[in-house]
Amino acid sequence: MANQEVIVDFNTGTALRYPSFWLRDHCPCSECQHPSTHQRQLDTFTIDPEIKVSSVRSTPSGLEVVWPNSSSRDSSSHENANANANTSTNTNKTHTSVYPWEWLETHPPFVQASKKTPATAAAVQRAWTHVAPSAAPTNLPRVAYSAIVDGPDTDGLKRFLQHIHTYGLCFVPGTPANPAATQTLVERIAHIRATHYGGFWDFTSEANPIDTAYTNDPLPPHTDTTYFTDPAGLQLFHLLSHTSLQDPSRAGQGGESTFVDGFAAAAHLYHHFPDHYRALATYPITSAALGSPAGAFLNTNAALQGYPVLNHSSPSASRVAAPSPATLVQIRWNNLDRLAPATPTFPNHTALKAWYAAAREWARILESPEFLLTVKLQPGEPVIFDNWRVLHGRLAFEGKRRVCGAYTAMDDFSAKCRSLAIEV
Ligand SMILES: C[N+](C)(C)CCCC[C@H](N)C(=O)O
Ligand SMILES: O=C(O)CCC(=O)C(=O)O
Repeated sequence: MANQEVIVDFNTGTALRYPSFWLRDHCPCSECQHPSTHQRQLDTFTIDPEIKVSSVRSTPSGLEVVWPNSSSRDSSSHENANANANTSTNTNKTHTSVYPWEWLETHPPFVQASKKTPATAAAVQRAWTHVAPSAAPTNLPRVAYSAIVDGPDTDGLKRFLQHIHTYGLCFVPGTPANPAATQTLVERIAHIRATHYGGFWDFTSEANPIDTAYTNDPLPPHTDTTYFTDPAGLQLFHLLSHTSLQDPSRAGQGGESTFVDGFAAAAHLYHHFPDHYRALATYPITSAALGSPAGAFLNTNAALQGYPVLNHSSPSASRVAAPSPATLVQIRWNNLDRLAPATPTFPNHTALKAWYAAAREWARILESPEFLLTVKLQPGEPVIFDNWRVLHGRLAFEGKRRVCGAYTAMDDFSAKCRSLAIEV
């Protein structure tokens, strides 16, 4: 013990430091932590800020710490504090905490990572780049509708979710080519995320569109809802029909879908143009649903300045490590929806020029044959993809083209994965 810290040597070459106050605040006993909800019952702010351990002992199950008496109160007694000012639990008895060794070693409070701290990068995700157009989507991940929806067990659903997490997209052959079956498929994962576009959508090109998606124009690779604090997590498209206007018995022309693994494209940018990667990871941009029915310029970003194109998880190590593909968790890119920000975002002309140079290279990479996957969707084979990772777009088309689909929230997808023991 040294200056209010407990130092534990794990005989692995690692000695980790635990401030006494931090240890007391994380006591796992059933008095300090609710036995079934595991929520903190201990009122952190009744712990003596200068608390010191009375004694520590190494035991087979973990580090045992004895605390001095009156070292804390539980939140319930804290709430009654006014009622009986002098009454509080633990006043006259010491408190003992036992911290399991595994927990201690995997929860270091300070940045020096213990050898057992889980990798900061998201679970391994396999990046895909160019796929021979002739082969797509046969060699892209697919799980049959019946295995997902009708399966007697969850094996098909688990494969479906695992593919979405690992590859960022999955095709679903054998889906009845109708909105109801498509909605059932989405709801096997999570409830549909409603937006200003509605809940489950079924759309074609139309006059007075509120978004270029409702035209027959080409759309460059982009992610959706970049103007939300929490962009849509998954997006599903099911092309129900595409016929010629002149002769409905003939197929319509064009309208191929495009997809890019944004994580693979970002890794390419990082390795070949590190300055561009840093610019897209640093400067926030703002965007809006410019024609939304909810009132033009719909932007609900919590951050006034918006968010960078490349967004990273912020493990404690990130204070020392620059953003890199290892901690990239979300891509926000829709150059059609980008706005001149109401709140200045660039410190100077140099930074603004650097951002545009980076965006130019990023847009070039996304459209390059190495990264752009072009697939003509078919009725009966919808595709679902991770809208935080996979960019999507569309080639121009002629004729009447009907697509249905929906969004889900990313947290709902992740929660479903975890409920099925899929590591995300
Ligand atoms: C709803 N549906 C997918 C058909 C159209 C959505 C348009 C999304 C628009 N590009 C944006 O990022 O807001
Ligand atoms: O029509 C399509 O295939 C894609 C439309 C699109 O990109 C979108 O809705 O964001």
